[in-house]
Amino acid sequence: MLFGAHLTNEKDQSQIEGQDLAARILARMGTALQSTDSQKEESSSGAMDREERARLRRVDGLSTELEDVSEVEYRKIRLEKVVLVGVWTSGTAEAAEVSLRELAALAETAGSQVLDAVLQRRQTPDPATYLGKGKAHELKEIVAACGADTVIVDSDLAPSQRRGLEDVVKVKVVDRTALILDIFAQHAKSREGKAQVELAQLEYLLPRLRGWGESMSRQAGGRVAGGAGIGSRGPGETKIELDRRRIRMRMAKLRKEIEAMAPARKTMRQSRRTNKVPSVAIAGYTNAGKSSLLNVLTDADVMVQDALFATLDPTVRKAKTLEGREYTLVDTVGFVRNLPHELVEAFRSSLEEVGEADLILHVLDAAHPDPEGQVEAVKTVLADIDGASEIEQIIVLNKADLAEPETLARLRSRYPLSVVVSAKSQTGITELKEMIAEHLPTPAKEVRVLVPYSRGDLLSLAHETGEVISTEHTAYGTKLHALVDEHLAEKLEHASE
Ligand SMILES: Nc1nc2c(ncn2[C@@H]2O[C@H](COP(=O)(O)OP(=O)(O)OP(=O)(O)O)[C@@H](O)[C@H]2O)c(=O)[nH]1
Ligand SMILES: [Mg+2]
Repeated sequence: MLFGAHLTNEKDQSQIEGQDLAARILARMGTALQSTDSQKEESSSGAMDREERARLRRVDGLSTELEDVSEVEYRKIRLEKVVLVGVWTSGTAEAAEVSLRELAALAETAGSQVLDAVLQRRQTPDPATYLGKGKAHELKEIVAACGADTVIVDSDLAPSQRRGLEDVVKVKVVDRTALILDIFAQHAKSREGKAQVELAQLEYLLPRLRGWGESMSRQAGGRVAGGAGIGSRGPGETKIELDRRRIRMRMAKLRKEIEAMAPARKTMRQSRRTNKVPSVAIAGYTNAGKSSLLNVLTDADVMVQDALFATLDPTVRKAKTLEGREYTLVDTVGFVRNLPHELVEAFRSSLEEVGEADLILHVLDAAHPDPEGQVEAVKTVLADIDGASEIEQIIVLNKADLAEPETLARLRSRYPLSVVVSAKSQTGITELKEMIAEHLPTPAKEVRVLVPYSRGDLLSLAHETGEVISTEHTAYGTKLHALVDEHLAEKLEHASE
């Protein structure tokens, strides 16, 4: 096997730790997936889905898949044999590695096979080739030796950097954003989700248009499009301009479509609001266990997968507090470090669900090696969504069955408004439910009424939508002391007259 050893340092070439590095990265230790890796065999649907996916996607010999988007080559990342590259500029060696392992998990989620991983210590990435010149040439050799056809870089690359590196290593170079976009493209199911992803992809593609064409013509030449590569067609300025215009038109169309879909969502939200049903949004890092928690809290059957970005469409479910008060629970798309801003933009309408919630359940994988880092990443995305940062957050420390007790203790003291749960073994769920009930907005109106026995419906409404302080059965009906919304208060008062 060619699982090489490559931890390179500009000044010090003598690090031999590399052997372990590649092995650890390939084992995906410490990725978002890592904590649940061991339960692969037993966990039913997630494991099966992943196998299924691998079986469908792994096609040997089909190394480069090209798709024509407005006659512009847009490359998908699935099916490839890849080498990962990271530049470690600051922080600890461990953090750099965790980041590269996450990249490995993302690459596998996209359906590619990770062959090797390289990490270089540098002050800043090289403006021309990302890695230093010498290292870029070493990378070329590694790529050739293990027969990889793609290099995935653990940062965002400027179009010129990507081209520069491609020119040296002679295979396709893809950055982290493109990889995440590809995963989203594979997972999008709803019409809205698909439109949102396509919009994000086009937005990413637009400034890179020329880059794709040029480097493809240089290194892939005849291989592309059965001998009539873009090089042989000669992409003149005119063609690129034409493509750009087409892409912009397509983007405008997509934006309109997404906008047209938004009102439906808005009305739904509106009706929830006028009915004063409080809403709770579940947010958190990808694979933290958001969908599992939704299932536990609502007896729903939302797809749970040990894969990154399993959920892309917001799912709304009804839930009830222990006292019977109703609220809605929204499952959302997972977050990741440096979520491409193109995606945040495109998914804004879905993310608004989070911004308009009364309460956020911020789910955290407490068994992850860097849970605090995940919290920060999630907060960064939330800061980008209107209104979201002002909403109260309960930090749900999930996967308690796997987490170290010390980690749980550390997280508990760091996040005062937190609760330890396991969606898997269903521990802590009652505490979580109590906490949710406590933090739901209280309906404003206090009523003391006598509800006739014939209006049992109003009484149950008070239980479902309000906060019942006391009830007492009398000869004439039920004496009710409660906090309810204005609408119900009016009805109750009317009925008790
Ligand atoms: N051991 C353990 N595993 C859990 C727990 N909660 C969730 N998982 C597992 O973690 C994996 C991810 O769970 P999901 O609920 O799909 O996570 P998610 O946050 O919705 O993920 P995305 O939608 O992909 O962002 C699955 O394999 C679950 O079975 C838990 O409390 N303990
Ligand atoms: Mg999910």
